[in-house]
This record gives sequence, C-alpha cells and structure tokens, in this order.
Amino acid sequence: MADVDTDFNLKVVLVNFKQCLSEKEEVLMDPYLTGWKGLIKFLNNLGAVFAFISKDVLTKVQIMEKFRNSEQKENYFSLQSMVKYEISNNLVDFQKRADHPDSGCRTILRLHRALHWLQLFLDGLRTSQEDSKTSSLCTDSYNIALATYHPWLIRKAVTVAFCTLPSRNAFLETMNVGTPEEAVEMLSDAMPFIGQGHPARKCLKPDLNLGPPVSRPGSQSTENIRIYLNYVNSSKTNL
Ligand SMILES: CCCCCCCC/C=C\CCCCCCCC(=O)N[C@@H](COP(=O)(O)O)[C@H](O)/C=C/CCCCCCCCCCCCC
Repeated sequence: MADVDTDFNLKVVLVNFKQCLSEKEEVLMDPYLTGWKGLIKFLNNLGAVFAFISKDVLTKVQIMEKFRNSEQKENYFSLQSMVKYEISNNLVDFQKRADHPDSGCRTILRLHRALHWLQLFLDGLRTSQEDSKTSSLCTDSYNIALATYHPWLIRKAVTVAFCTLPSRNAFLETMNVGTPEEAVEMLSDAMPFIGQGHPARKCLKPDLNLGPPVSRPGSQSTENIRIYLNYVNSSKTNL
C-alpha cells in the first residue's frame, strides 16, 4: 500500500513519470503510481491546509494499488490494459455513479486532470518573474485544468489554500534540486518532455491520449479505447 514518507525531489518524481512509458508505448501503472506518491510527499510538506488535497490523491492512488494487488493485477498492468479490461467487462459507470463508483478509468481520469494542472503550474513557475505570486500561478492553472470539474465548495477551499503558498523562490527551493535558478533550469529541461515527450503525450495530456491502439483498427481494443476517449471527453465525466 502507499508508503508516503517525507522527502521530496521533483527530479525523482519526473523520472518516475518518464519511466511510465513502455517500449510498446503503454503507460505502465506502477511507475505512474510511484510518481504520484512522490507528489503526495510534496503535498504533505505544504501543511494542514493542503491535507484535504493530499488525502484525495492518496485515496485515488490506493484505489489503483488495490487493483494492482488483486487477482486482476495483470489487467491493471498498464492504462491500456485497464481500459480494455474494464470496458469489455462493463466495469465503468458511464451515466451516473452506480455499480462501479471507483473504477480504474474514473480514478485515472481524475489523476490525469491533476497532472495537467501540474504541467501548467510548473511551466508558469518556470517562465514567471521572480516576484510573481505562486497563488496566482496556481489559480490560473487550476482554472484551466481542474476548476470546471469541481463543485463550488471545493473551488473555494482550493482558492483559500493557494493563498497560503510560499513565494516563488521558496517554492523552487522545495523542489530540492538546488538554487531557484538551478530549479528553473531543471524545469526548462523537463518541460519539453512533460509537454510533448514520453509521459506527457500519454500521462499528462488533458484529453488522456492513450496513444496508438494496442491492436488493429476496427478491433475490440480499438473500440474500447474509442469508448474511453468518448467517456473522457464527455460532459458527464464528473459523475
Ligand atoms: C516544487 C513544485 C512541485 C509542485 C508539486 C505539486 C504537487 C502536487 C501535485 C498535484 C496536486 C494536485 C492534486 C489534485 C487532485 C485532484 C483530484 C480531483 O479532482 N479530485 C476531486 C474529484 O474526485 P472525486 O470526488 O470525483 O472522486 C475531488 O473532489 C477534489 C478534492 C480536493 C481538491 C483538489 C484540488 C486540486 C487543486 C490542485 C492544486 C494542488 C496544490 C498544490 C500546491 C502547489
């Protein structure tokens, strides 16, 4: 189960996400979840105001770890195998949260949206002026990537939490990759890869691009992925 200790190093987290992509262009679940556990460490260091966010992420990581420790673990080896398995076996609620309230498809979709927030936020941090407010950077990224999926109460709570964030430079230091300047340099190296490269194309894009279908056009796998992409892009995905 999720073992989330206290040290955080953004470089290590990014390496975990980079390792998500297999040679066959599958997104591998275990390094993906390890990457998330690294991010939880960071959230835990931000103090009590952020506890509700880190608890939500931890719950979602634990849902996925439970699948990976179950008899069906092979079906949850990658995001592609998960989509294939859950959709073929009617394990995803499409209309309302009902028989499968915590499906892997639903849970991963929420984690992916949050990674999109992270991508925007890190890019904002990297390209902003030294005196920029982290709360504004956070809010702007949140409004683009996540706010539409959250109810009013969560949006308000998040906005309040953002106001407690440290300054931009203090923030860059918490990455544990050296001085703020070195952190910016590291982010500059990492952003192309986050934006278009390995994990990005598969893990960080808001539309959850699952990459090339694992089998031929017209096959059942392709159809499953098409169904999942419709689910991701549908207006009802907040169920
Ligand atoms: C040194 C820079 C490194 C930055 C590292 C940042 C680390 C944090 C990374 C990501 C955090 C985002 C986590 C957000 C998860 C949101 C998942 C979600 O949408 N959950 C909602 C829906 O779930 P269900 O109820 O449908 O199961 C849930 O309702 C919301 C719960 C809590 C609110 C989440 C708000 C997220 C705001 C993102 C900001 C994170 C703050 C990070 C501060 C830098």
